[in-house]
Amino acid sequence: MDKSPQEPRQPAAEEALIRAALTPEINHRLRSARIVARRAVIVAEAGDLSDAARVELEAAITAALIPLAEIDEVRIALTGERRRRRLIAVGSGKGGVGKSTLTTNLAVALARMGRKVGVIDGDIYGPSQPKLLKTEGIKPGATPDGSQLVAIDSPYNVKVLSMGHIVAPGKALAWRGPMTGKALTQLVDADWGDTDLLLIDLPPGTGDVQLSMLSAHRPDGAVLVSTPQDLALIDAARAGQLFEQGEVPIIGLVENMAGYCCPECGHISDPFGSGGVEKFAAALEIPFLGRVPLTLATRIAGDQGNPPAAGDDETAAPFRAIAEKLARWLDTGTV
Ligand SMILES: Nc1ncnc2c1ncn2[C@@H]1O[C@H](COP(=O)(O)OP(=O)(O)OP(=O)(O)O)[C@@H](O)[C@H]1O
Repeated sequence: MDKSPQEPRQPAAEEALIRAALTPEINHRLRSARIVARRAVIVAEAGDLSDAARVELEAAITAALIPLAEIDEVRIALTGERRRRRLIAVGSGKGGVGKSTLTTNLAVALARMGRKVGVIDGDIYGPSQPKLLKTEGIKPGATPDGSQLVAIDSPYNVKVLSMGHIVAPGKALAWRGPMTGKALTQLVDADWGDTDLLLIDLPPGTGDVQLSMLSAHRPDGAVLVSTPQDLALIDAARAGQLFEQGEVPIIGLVENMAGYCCPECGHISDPFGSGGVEKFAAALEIPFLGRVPLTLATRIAGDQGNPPAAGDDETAAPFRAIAEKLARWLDTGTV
């Protein structure tokens, strides 16, 4: 290739020359491009990229520009702080109201909408995400320097990490508060790749794990789940207070297990009452995010690690609708 000295170029012409050699994806990131004394000086936006992706981007720019006759050397500055990953907590006061099921299905629905999502199973004592996201028995790897766990890829385009992937079942039961806090930090600070949204499936209640999570990794917002029973609602209100004290905005309240549709006769009954959560949300001035009916299909799908939100039948629809509200909140700050 001829590398003989060239006539001085105008900045616009230099930029055009550089842009012509780069792919559209890289051009999209370019903030400035100059050639100074046969050296290309590139500024590119990389705030959303993982460390590995930043290295790849630099290599791709260099490989594209070095063959140009006008360029002997390439200098690249990548701008943008690594964008902070957004954390959304999914909580309930009472156990067994479907918090884990909701977390899994919101994550799957958001991934299908193009978001890069991960799930942290914060239920250190009773992890359920390995089963729900079909990753049971998989052990997470570690980064080459051994300092971080590497999140596991589930079959649903959602990354996941749970204590259930790390310790033998039942082992964490003997752990005390500080150990659970450390364990959760290990999960949050893992290598999540290009994931930019993490949903944390919190254990029920207002105990150590919730408190340590709020103080160490203040979530950007919280989704509360309740069944329509009064008792569950009272506990949901307590969980809401915990978030408010921790200055975590409550995104809204979801009603789960409302309206059981009998698969035999189609009759709809309301084993836990109906509409209670929506009224309750209105009274507390918390947005109501939607209602997920109690269906046998949802329960069976959960047990088999086939999240309903990965499909397109009527059991997927409520999760998709709630995920759309959550996505709107993430983008605009309002549902
Ligand atoms: N809408 C629903 N329809 C049918 N079954 C459901 C529904 N939501 C949750 N379940 C079932 O109820 C059980 C409890 O759900 P899940 O584990 O999601 O609740 P949780 O609030 O996370 O519980 P825990 O307090 O143990 O963390 C599971 O067997 C799940 O499959």
